[in-house]
Amino acid sequence: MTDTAVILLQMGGPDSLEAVKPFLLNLFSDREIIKIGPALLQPFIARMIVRRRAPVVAEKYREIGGKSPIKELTQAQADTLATELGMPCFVGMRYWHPFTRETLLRLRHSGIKKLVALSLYPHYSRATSGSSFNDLTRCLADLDSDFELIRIPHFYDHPLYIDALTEKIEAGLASFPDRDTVQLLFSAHSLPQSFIDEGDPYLEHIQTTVRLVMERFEGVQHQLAFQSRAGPVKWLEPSTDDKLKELAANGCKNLLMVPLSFVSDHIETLHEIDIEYAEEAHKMGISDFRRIESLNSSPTFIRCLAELVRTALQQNLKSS
Ligand SMILES: C=CC1=C(C)c2cc3[nH]c(cc4nc(cc5[nH]c(cc1n2)c(C)c5CCC(=O)O)C(CCC(=O)O)=C4C)c(C)c3C=C
Ligand SMILES: [Fe+2]
Ligand SMILES: [Fe+2]
Repeated sequence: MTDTAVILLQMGGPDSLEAVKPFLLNLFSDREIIKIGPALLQPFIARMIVRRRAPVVAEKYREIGGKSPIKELTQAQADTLATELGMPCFVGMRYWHPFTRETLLRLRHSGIKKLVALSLYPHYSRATSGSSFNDLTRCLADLDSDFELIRIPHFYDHPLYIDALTEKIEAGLASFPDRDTVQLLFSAHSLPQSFIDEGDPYLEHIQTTVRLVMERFEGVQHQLAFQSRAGPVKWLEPSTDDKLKELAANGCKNLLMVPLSFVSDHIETLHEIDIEYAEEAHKMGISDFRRIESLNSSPTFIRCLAELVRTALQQNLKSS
């Protein structure tokens, strides 16, 4: 029995329509992802925001099957990775079950001594990976756990991650009748500009991924834009909405969307891109609008995760 295990950190998503409200409340109560007013007032303001937002968001989850698929897809990634590594792999979510705390409780008397925490956000941000790692550290302290912790905070430039994206883009391009006419639109999750101004590396990580991928697609036209704003501050620009308008105005007919920042399907691929942007794009004259498949349990992507874990463990051995 190995004394080492992996915990995959992810955002989590509602696993039923009833879960939408408490999931959103957990998210809007986290001052690492969003600061609303003074700390003492945040729980009240969060409740007000969620009361308004929940019905709209619940309708979107209803249209994609009544829940987020993120729990099942992340569990499948963990199971496939466990087989690849020959080591137990667990899932720890930030805003919905299985919460990181619940997973750590399960591991308490398991004989596991070393825990590799791998954030499934490829690009580091304080709002996402930062919040997940801080949550993990707090839970370990609360539960008085003494695991040796090894962190893997990002993998935006890992050659196998770039390979995995390249494979999906190749397949996407090959699905068009004439691939030479296709434009790529990389769509990353947006982030308030203030994070970047305060030194968050997220934007630089995203730009590096795009550059490394495009080294494999010389001559293919591409753009980068940012989707899924969630509040009235200044977010990263250009927005995916605006970029679609600009592309349509310039005569683009065939478009392949390449969502970044997520490694599995969830509301922002299945609803925002596949339903909302697809409808807008068609109305604007982009007649062939497609999206690459999400990485989910792509064999190359799982090999990437396995390599990240092996390398982190080797480095840990060397430094101890
Ligand atoms: C409130 C501010 C938000 C910031 C900042 C933010 C950044 C951010 N989020 C992801 C990845 C995901 N976000 C998801 C859902 C989601 N995100 C926010 C808010 C912020 N995200 C909300 C309110 C929601 C819920 C849906 C909605 O109300 O629109 C998810 C999906 C979960 C699921 O359905 O499975 C992911 C994944 C990244 C990568 C990121 C910044 C780098
Ligand atoms: Fe988000
Ligand atoms: Fe979002």
